[in-house]
Amino acid sequence: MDWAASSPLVDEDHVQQLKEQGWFIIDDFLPEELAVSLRAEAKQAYEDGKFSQHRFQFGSGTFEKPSIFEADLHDETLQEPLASFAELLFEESLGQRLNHWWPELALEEGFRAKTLKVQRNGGQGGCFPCHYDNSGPPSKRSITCLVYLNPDWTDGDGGELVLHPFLEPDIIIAPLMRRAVFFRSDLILHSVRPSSAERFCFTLWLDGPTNSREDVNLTAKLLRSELETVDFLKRSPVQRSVSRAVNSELYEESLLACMSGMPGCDEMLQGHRQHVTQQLAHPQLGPFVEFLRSFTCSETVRLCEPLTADVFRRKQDWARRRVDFAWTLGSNNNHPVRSCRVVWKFWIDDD
Ligand SMILES: O=C(O)CCC(=O)C(=O)O
Ligand SMILES: [Fe+2]
Repeated sequence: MDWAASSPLVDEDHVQQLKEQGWFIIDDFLPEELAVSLRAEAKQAYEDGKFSQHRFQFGSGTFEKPSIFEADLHDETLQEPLASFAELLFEESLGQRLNHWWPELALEEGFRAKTLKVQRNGGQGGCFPCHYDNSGPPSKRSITCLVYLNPDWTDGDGGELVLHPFLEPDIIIAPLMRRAVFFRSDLILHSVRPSSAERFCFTLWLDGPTNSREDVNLTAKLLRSELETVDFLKRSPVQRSVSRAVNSELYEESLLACMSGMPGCDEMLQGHRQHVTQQLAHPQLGPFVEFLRSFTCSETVRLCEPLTADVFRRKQDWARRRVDFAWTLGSNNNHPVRSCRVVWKFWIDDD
């Protein structure tokens, strides 16, 4: 297995993107042959009953996510049927490479500092609602690396990963064969659209020092310096404390798409709404959240074909220019101009 050969693909430019925007994509991350054999191995293991229904925690309850099945490679009984994936769990080159270009990441070594899950989406609308992979302590997840294994994906199959960088345009990413998406686990809110086709991927999470006090606590001082704080929150995991209230419609829509009619859905919706109502009613936090909401923009960048570096950069520049424009409108005289709330809806499929 030549996974190590993939790691050098992570270069200085990618890490620069990780620093500036919290995510990057590499389209030819795995050699073709390796991707084909990983997919076959995952499919076989699923057919042999090695995957379990995805479960997750909300409040004090545990719930099942419809159509999502996964295999966690920390389970030793899975390391033989999913041997090629197990190798990836014990491989250090990727974390070392990221550390090389960004030493402050200080990703930990050893298999205990990693999690690798293989995922099968059964294609009956399976999806993920908005979430951070690291939603706060005690999680130590620092970097998420998702790799997609779907040679036949076509537009209309759904199952796109959607990144929701804080107060910036959504990035819609097709789950294409050999495509790797890297992002900061504690910084990038994301969701997965309902898939109507069977879909395979695996995720590697790399642990590091996260959730320092500054990453977790929204202080009164931050609330006072409104405009600088908007800029700060885009780059800081402390955004998580207001993410639900700022993006409340997005959370609701994605929760309903994923869980409608399932056990736990009503409780989750209720829990979400209660949290948002409480924040909005808070004397300092409420107005600040409203202020942040005046910056949200609902345009999107769609990455559905394999990207050449050139096209990718143009799309990014485009998105950034739009956001700058929204900024000028939204922050006139240091006061949010609510009537100018910038809400564009259009797609840039074709260049
Ligand atoms: O299936 C995907 O594309 C992403 C899954 C995900 O977000 C997760 O497992 O945390
Ligand atoms: Fe996730």
